[in-house]
Amino acid sequence: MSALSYARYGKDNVRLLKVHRNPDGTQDVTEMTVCTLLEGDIAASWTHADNANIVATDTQKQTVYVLAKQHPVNPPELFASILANHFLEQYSHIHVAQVSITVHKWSRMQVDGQAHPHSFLRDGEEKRTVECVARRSKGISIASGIKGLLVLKSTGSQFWGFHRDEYTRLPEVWDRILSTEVEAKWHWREFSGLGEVEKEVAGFDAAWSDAKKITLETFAKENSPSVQNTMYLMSEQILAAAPRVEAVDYSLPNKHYFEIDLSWFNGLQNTGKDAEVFAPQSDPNGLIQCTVTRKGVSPKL
Ligand SMILES: O=c1[nH]c(=O)c2[nH]c(=O)[nH]c2[nH]1
Repeated sequence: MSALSYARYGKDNVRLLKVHRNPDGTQDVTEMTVCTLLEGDIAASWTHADNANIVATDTQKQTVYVLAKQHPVNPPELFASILANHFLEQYSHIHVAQVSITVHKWSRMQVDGQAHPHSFLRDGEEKRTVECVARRSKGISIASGIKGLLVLKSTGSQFWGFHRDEYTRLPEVWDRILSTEVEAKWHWREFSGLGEVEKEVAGFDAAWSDAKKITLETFAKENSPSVQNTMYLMSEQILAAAPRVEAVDYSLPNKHYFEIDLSWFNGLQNTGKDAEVFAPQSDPNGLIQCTVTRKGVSPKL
C-alpha cells in the first residue's frame, strides 16, 4: 500500500511590474517574480482524481495580479504576507500558504545631472528576496534576503593555518583575490498575523539596506582570514542591527582566481608578489555556508 505523505502546489514565475504614479508627476516601478504554493485539504486531487478543492494555479496567478493592483507591493515582505494571508482567508481548506518573491532591480536614471522622473536602468543583478509562510492559527514566518550580489577584492584576503595531510596541495597564502556572489537570508521572529507585519514595514526596508551595507563594508574592510570568518562577522552585525531578526544565513561560493606561472616565458615573473595576470575559474568552486542565530533562539524556516 502507498500513501500520499506530502503535497503542495501553486504557480511559479509569476512576473509583474507595478507602476506607481506620484502626485508630483514622478513615477516609481517595481518588478518582481512571485511563487505561490498551497497546502491543506487537497489530497483527493492526487489520490482520487477529485479536483473540487483545487484552487487552480491559474487562479493563484490571477490573484497575484489582482492583489498587486489593490495593495502596495512594497516592501515585498508586506505584499508576500498580504498574498499568503489572502489564500488562508479566502479558502478555509487551505492551511498553509507559501509566497516567495524575487525583486528585480530598477534604479532611477540620472539624466543631465538630475534624477529622471520615469526612466530606470538595471545597474546590478542583485535581487531582494522574501520567503513568507502563513500557517492557519499559527502566524506568519518571513525570511528576507539578498542574492546575486557579485563582489571581488584584489587584495586584503588570506588563507593559511588550515589542516594539512597527504591529500593537501594548496599552499598557504597571505595575499589573494577574494570573490563571491553573496546569498544571505535573515529570518524574522514569527509574526502573529498581518497586522503585526504591517507594523514592521519600515524595519523590512531598514534591514535590507543595513544587510547590504554590512555585507559590502565588511567584505571591503576586513583583512579576511577565510570566507568562513568574514561571513560570521557579517551575520553578527546584521543581528545587532535588526533586533527582530533571529537568525542569519549566508551562502558564499568562493570564486577562485588562480595565479598563472609564466616563468616558462623568458623567466617572466607572475606569481606571489609579482602576480598580475590571473585565470578566473568557473568551476569547481568552494561553497561556504552558515547560520548564525541570536542566543537562545532556533530558526523557524
Ligand atoms: O576562505 C577559504 N575557506 C576555505 O575553506 C578554503 N578552502 C580552500 O581551498 N580555499 C579556501 N578559502
